[in-house]
Amino acid sequence: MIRRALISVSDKTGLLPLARRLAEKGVEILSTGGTQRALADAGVPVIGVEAYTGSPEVMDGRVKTLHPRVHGGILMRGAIDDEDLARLGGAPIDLVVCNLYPFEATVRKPGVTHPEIIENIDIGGPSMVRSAAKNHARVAVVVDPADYDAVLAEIDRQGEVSSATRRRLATKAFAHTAAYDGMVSGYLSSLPEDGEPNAAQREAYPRFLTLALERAYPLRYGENPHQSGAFYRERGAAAGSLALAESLGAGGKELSFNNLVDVDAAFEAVREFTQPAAVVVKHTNPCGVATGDSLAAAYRTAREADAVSAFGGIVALNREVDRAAAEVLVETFLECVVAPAYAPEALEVLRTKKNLRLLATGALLPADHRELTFKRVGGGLVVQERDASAAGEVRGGRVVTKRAPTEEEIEALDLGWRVCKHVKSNAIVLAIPGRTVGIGAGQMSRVESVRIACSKAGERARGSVLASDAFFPFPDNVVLAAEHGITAVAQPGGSVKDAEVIAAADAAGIAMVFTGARHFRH
Ligand SMILES: NC(=O)c1ncn([C@@H]2O[C@H](COP(=O)(O)O)[C@@H](O)[C@H]2O)c1NC=O
Repeated sequence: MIRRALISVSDKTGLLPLARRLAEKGVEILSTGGTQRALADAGVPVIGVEAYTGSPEVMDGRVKTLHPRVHGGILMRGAIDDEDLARLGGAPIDLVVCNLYPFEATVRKPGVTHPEIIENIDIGGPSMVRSAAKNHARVAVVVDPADYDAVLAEIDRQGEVSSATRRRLATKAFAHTAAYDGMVSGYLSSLPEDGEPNAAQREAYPRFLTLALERAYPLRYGENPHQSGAFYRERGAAAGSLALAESLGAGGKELSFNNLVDVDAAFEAVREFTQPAAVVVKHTNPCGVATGDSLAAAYRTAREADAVSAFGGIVALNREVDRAAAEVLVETFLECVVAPAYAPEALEVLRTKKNLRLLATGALLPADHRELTFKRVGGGLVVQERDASAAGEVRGGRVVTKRAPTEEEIEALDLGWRVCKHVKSNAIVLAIPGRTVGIGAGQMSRVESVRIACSKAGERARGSVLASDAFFPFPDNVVLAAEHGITAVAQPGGSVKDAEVIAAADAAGIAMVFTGARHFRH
C-alpha cells in the first residue's frame, strides 16, 4: 500500500500526471524546492520536505533531503523499526521518485566551468535512491520517467507496486547511480592532476573509465555455436547507432555474434557515401561496394562485384529501402540487411524470406561521427578515437608521378579509398567509378592482397584503379598492378622505398596519389 511518496526530480518530464494520479489515490506527497513549487503551482497537494524534516534547505540546495527523517522514513523495514522512526519524528515513505542533477549534460555544455560542474554532482538524490533501492522489500524507487506509467498501472490494479517490480526498479536504480558515479569519476580523472582544475583542459582519456552497459538481447550464440553470447547496449548510445536498431524481420530470429559484427562493418562502410550506396560484407570485410542512381542499382552492382562471396552476405544500404531494392535483395540468399528504414511495400517483399533479418537504424549518423572505440585484449581494452576521416583524402592528396590521374580515375580512387578503410589490413581495393571490382583483405603481406584483389577482379582489373590502406614497402606491388592493367593508385606514401615505388609507377604509366593518411583496420 502506497501511503506516502517522496518526489524530487530534476527532469520534470511526466511529473504532473504522475503526482496528480498519486494524489487522487490519497497518497501524501513530500517534495523538494523546485519540484514542490511545480506541483503546488499545478494545484497538486504537496508537503515541502522542509516541513517534514523541520530543517530548512541550506547551502543552495546542497543539503535538503540529507536528513534522518527522510532516510529513516525510506529505510524503515516495518513494525520492527516503528519505534526508532517515531523517535526520529519521521513517517514511512513507500515510494521514492527521483532523478538526478543533469551532470552529464552539464559536462557537455560549451564553456562550462569546473565549479558549475561540481555543483551538478547530485549527493542527496543518489543517497535517497540507494536507500530506497536497498529497502526494495518495502519501497518502490523510480529513477526513469519512462517507468511512471507502469508503476501507476500496478498501483491502479493492486494498490501497490509488486515485489518483482520493486526488485526490477531497485536493480535499475543501482545501475543508474553506478553510471552516474562513473561519469563523475570520469570527469574528475580527466582533469590535469596538478594546478587549478579547469574544465576546458580535459584529457580525452580519463584515468578511470567506467562503461555503463545494459543487456539489450541475448545472441543466438557467440562466434561459434558452442559459445554463448549477449549484446550489451551502451547507455546513451547515439541515435542512428546499430545498438538502437529495430529488428523488423525473420519473425524475431535472434542475431548471432558474427551477424552483429558483420552488420556493424557493413553499416560503417555504407555511411561513407552520400549517393545511394550498397555494401555487401562477408566475415567483416566488404566483398562488393557500389553506388548508383538508385539503391536497387547500387545493390545489384555491389552483389555482382563478387557474386560468389555475396551469397549469404550481410548488406548495408544508406537509404530507405524501396520496393525496387527489396525485389533485388530477395533474389539471392542473404543473412541480414541493415538500412535507415524500409518502405512498407519493401517490407512486404523482404518478409517473404523467412530467415532474413532486417535492421532499421533510423537516420544515418554522419561518416565523420566522433566517438571512442574499444577492443578487448587480455585483461584490458585498447581505446581510440573512431577513424572518422577518408573523405577528401584522395582529392586533397599529392600526385607523385609524372602522370596525374584523370577525373575518372580520381572518382574511382576516391571510392576505393573510402572502402579500403573498412577492409582488414593488408587492404587492397580495385575500383572503377561507382564500384569495386576486386578486394584483397586480411593478408600478412601486401603483395598477396594485391594478388588476391586482381584475381577476384579477373579481366575487370584492366583499366581499374587501386587503393592501398598503407604504403607499399616494395615496388613489387606496383609491378604486379601494372601487369594486371591497373592505371592509377592511391596510397598514403611514407615508405623508405617511396622513390623506387614511384619510379615503378612512372615506368608503367601509372598515376599515383599520396593521401598522407593510413587506414589500417585490425
Ligand atoms: N542536497 C540534497 O539533499 C538533495 N536532495 C535531492 N536532491 C536533488 O534535487 C533535485 C530536485 O531538486 P528540486 O526539487 O529543488 O528541483 C533532484 O535531482 C534530487 O536528486 C538534492 N540535491 C543534491 O544533492
